[in-house]
Amino acid sequence: MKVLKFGGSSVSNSENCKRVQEIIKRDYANCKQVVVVSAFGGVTDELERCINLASDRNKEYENSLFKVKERHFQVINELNLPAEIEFGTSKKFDEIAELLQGVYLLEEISQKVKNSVMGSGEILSSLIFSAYLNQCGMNTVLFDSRDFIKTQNGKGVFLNSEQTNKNLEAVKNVEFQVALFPGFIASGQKGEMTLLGRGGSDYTASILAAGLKCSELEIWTDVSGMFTADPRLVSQAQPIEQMSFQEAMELSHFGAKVIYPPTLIPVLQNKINVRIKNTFAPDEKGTLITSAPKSERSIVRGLSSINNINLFTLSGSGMVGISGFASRFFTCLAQNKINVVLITQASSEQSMSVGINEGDRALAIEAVRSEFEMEIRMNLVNEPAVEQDLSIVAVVGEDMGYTPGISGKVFSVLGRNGVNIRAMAQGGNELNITFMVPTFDVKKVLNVIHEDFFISTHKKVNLYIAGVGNVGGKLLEFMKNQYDYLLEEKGLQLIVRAVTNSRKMYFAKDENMLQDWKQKLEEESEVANLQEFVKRMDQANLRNSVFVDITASESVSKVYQQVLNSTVSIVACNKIAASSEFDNYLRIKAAAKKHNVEFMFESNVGAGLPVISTINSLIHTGDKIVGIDAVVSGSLNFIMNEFNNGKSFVEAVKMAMEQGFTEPDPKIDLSGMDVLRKLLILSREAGYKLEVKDVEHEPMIPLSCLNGETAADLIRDLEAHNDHFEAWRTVMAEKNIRYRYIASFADGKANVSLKEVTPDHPFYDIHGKDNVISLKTKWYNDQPLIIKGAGAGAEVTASGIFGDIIRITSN
Ligand SMILES: NC(=O)C1=CN([C@@H]2O[C@H](COP(=O)(O)OP(=O)(O)OC[C@H]3O[C@@H](n4cnc5c(N)ncnc54)[C@H](OP(=O)(O)O)[C@@H]3O)[C@@H](O)[C@H]2O)C=CC1
Ligand SMILES: N[C@@H](CC=O)C(=O)O
Repeated sequence: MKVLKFGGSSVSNSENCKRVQEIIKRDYANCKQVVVVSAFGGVTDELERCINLASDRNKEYENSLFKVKERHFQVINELNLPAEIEFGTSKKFDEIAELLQGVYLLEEISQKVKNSVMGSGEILSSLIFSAYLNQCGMNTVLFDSRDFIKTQNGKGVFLNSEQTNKNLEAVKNVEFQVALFPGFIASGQKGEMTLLGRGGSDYTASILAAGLKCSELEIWTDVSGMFTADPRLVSQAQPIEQMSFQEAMELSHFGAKVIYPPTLIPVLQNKINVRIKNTFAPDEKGTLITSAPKSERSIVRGLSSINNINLFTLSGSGMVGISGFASRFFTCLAQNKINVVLITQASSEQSMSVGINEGDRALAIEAVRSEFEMEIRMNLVNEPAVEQDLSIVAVVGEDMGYTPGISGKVFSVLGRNGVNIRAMAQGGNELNITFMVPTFDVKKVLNVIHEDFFISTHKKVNLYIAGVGNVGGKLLEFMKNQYDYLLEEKGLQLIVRAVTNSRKMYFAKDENMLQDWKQKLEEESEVANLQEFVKRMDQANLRNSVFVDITASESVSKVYQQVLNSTVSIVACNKIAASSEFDNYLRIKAAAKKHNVEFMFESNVGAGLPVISTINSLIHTGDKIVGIDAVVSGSLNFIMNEFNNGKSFVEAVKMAMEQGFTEPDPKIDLSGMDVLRKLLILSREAGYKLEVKDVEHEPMIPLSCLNGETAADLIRDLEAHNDHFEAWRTVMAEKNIRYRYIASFADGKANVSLKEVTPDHPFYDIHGKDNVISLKTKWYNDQPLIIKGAGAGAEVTASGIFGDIIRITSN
């Protein structure tokens, strides 16, 4: 024999009653079933409203009751139930109306009347549903729970389990295939109706399962079991296949509202398995709650959270070493019926903090103030401090016990995502790790822990992109092409949340704009506003967020501090920040470190070549960079190669511009400024403190060519200086040399200038837009370490940026 309990949502209308009947039919021939039903969804609340209206002498209660009655009759009619059920139902509503009229006249509600009215929903639903099952040909007997389930009064209403179990013996003598019991209701010592409280119908089912020694209790609800986290907050949450009673109670206590923990006690004591099933998806496995659940692949069984929590702190130097403070504190809270959901005390004994519900805040302050009035007056104890807008998160799993590293992992992933933990506690049985965080962060917290502990199908990477020109456009194209591969192979889901250029910006509502960013930016955008962009990104507070700077804009580089303060990582190909004043470069790096996020700029030098990462890796492993010689301008190298091949200088410059090798402002390349910035970045990464003024710098072209405003001005001026460049051709031929624009650093001296190289020089043959970076180090002394390859162009640069994004988010 097994017990099936159907909640209000499962029997909220005739359609659902039919579903429930189908579920009962599945095992009808195989085993006897005890079915417990709640009132039709929402009816108990409506009945309670009617009582309150009546006691306020508000005639509206009649209307409300009429609507409840109509709902029941609609179900009776739709199910074509016999006239006697209509009659029984009508009679019950007359009784309720009579009770409510009494309340209306007396303006008073006795507990007895309240119970009788509120328990009527289950009496009605069980009457209707048992008739329906019989009509469907099922041998169904309707029992009145009040005849069996007995309560006794104490401080509240308690189950008299001895008497209840004795009464239930009688059920075994009755011939039935389905026994139907109304949930929630019971009777007291004098036979008066009593109610089993919150989660009452689950409790009825659990009491019956224990008393009738059933093999299993099935709780049918509107979700497919207990989930690894609330699916409304964590889209990747999955039903938990099996869990222990303790885990179920712990998760339910901390907000997973599938069951009400005390209702499990009778089944727990009798080792009866509980299965949570979904009435609306009956073939799904659901969750089995059992004493010895099989281990899941994750050591954590589930996560849950409760909002509207306050952190209430009592502190003061007068508390140290004096016994009795804690006892007075907790007694005072208990006497005022203030539920404490978390307790922490620092070992210095200077403070004690508890988590309480927001609704208890005022009462707690008043009660504790009055309890410690004298100590507060004598400055031994401070005024109670309360912090609002917090939530409690619980990480639950029996297997966490005695497994080192779990809390370390939880807290480090939160640290990486910039979440500040306000208080924490871990039960001695290590069944749960509980902590308080700002409510603003809860969704992020649940998601990052979920991603780290459960076999998540994927990790979401939230991208905010500034700059969608030559390189930015290519990056978005690459990401679109690699979307499926990264999702399937690396479990990374790239989500573009927002995009801006200097004119327009678009913030996705909830969609991923990777596919149609161009159209969105064209058709649905708003006027670009960088501050607003960063503000909205901060407000979205999404985990694994990355701000990608693919502009050449100084104003964008100026928002980095703000971005990092929002615990969002930065990937930049914009070189301005890393080559700005040394102190600013350090400040940005320090902010990233402080907020546990990344600032990555591999594409600043050599585009997609692994230059910065190589320097970092040498330094980390104990090497020292002693000298740098480099051709780090793809465009200048390309221009010189084209020039050597016979093109005029200006033609070569135009080609470099057309092919996207130059900066948005090509003067930055031709002046040597781009190379200077790169040398600063390389030497800084190599551990040297260098400023722009410390670099000897000769522009590649005459200064007079650099005075114009626009690219067209530059072209015009270069044409005017054609003779100057043609003279190079003559010198190169005569001396059998080539000109290369070289950045070098040695003995603390940095230089950027056009140099002559002979055919035996490693920089003589550098093809196309290639870069060569030659690093002389302690370990690479005789033969420098050489990194060589394409150093400009949208593709290689986009691949360098993409690489940084993947490195950050794969951590
Ligand atoms: N090209 C290459 O080979 C390499 C380039 N880089 C770096 O890549 C960056 C981009 O280069 P590239 O794509 O060629 O340049 P583009 O001119 O093609 O694109 C620049 C983008 O930045 C946008 N932008 C400019 N100012 C702002 C602002 N204040 N706020 C928001 N968006 C802004 C532009 O918008 P709008 O269109 O409205 O002006 C445009 O979308 C540069 O920093 C460059 O140094 C690095 C390595 C190699
Ligand atoms: N304009 C730059 C592009 C890469 O930084 C160059 O020419 O190298």
